[in-house]
Amino acid sequence: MNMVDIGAAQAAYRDELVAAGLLIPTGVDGLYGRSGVFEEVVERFDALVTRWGGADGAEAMRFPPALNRRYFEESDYLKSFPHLAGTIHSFGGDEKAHRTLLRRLEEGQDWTEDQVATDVVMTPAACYPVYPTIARRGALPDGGTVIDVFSYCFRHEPSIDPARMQMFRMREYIRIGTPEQVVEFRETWLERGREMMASLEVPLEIDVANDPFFGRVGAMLSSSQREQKLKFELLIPVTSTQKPTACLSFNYHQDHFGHIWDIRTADGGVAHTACVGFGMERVALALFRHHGFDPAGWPAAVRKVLWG
Ligand SMILES: Nc1ncnc2c1ncn2[C@@H]1O[C@H](COP(=O)(O)OP(=O)(O)OP(=O)(O)O)[C@@H](O)[C@H]1O
Ligand SMILES: [Zn+2]
Repeated sequence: MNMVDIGAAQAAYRDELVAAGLLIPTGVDGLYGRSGVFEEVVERFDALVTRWGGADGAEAMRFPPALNRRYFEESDYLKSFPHLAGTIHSFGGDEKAHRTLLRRLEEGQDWTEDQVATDVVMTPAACYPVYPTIARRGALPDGGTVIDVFSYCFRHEPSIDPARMQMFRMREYIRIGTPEQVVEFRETWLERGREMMASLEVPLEIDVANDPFFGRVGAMLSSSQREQKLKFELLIPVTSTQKPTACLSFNYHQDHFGHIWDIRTADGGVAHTACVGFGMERVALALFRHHGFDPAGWPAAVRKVLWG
């Protein structure tokens, strides 16, 4: 399949999902409502992740899908992914500016001139609020820590690919500790992720990957990330077998976040971090793709894994 065919296949599959009622269109590419059936699959998968991750004794934290703008600025996200970021702006003008806004709106012109940045930005990945939070507590305990998060995330990447949304949910486990603790966690999850997804009887492969760093410097960052094998993805065909979709990712940030927020291990070293991320909508879409649109008809073994 060439790129045109891949695009056509994505559009066709999106239409099928909409026709089946699983995705509810909003008129914006990558922004969908979902049906009750879709949500039930997300919930069952979320519970499955908890069963596989539970033994690690992770501390659960739930943040709203927005981030303190200061943390976002400190995180270096704008250096790497300015094209994906979503900032939250609000009207900051006086009454005269308000009249101008209404007139422009009426005339179908750009009305956003007096929108000013607020103190919050959209969360780009569920783990971002965790690092500054952990840093505030002071040095880590001996064994380091494991945190469990679940959040809507925003990325400005409108696409006809139903698996590439602008707002989607990410469950994550985040390991913070010594390099050894963190590397071991990622190894463990690479295996667990494979077994867990195999139990759902979907075809999968795990491969080295890179983040979509921006610009020419970004291209260098991408290849160095691949060379160092800092990111792996678990891929499942959703709209194309040739270009399977990243449904889980396994990221090793080395001391990037530890350094930014001065997170310290018990022995005073700069903490390393890693996270495993589960793309909830992508996993649901993969299950619908391989087992059909009606979960009642899914293979008994898969139903048992999800519904018990
Ligand atoms: N635009 C999106 N729509 C839906 N799910 C997404 C999207 N981007 C990422 N995810 C999910 O969140 C998980 C963690 O995010 P991560 O930044 O690692 O994505 P990614 O692997 O870089 O995705 P991709 O390479 O497809 O852009 C991914 O494994 C994926 O399942
Ligand atoms: Zn993460």
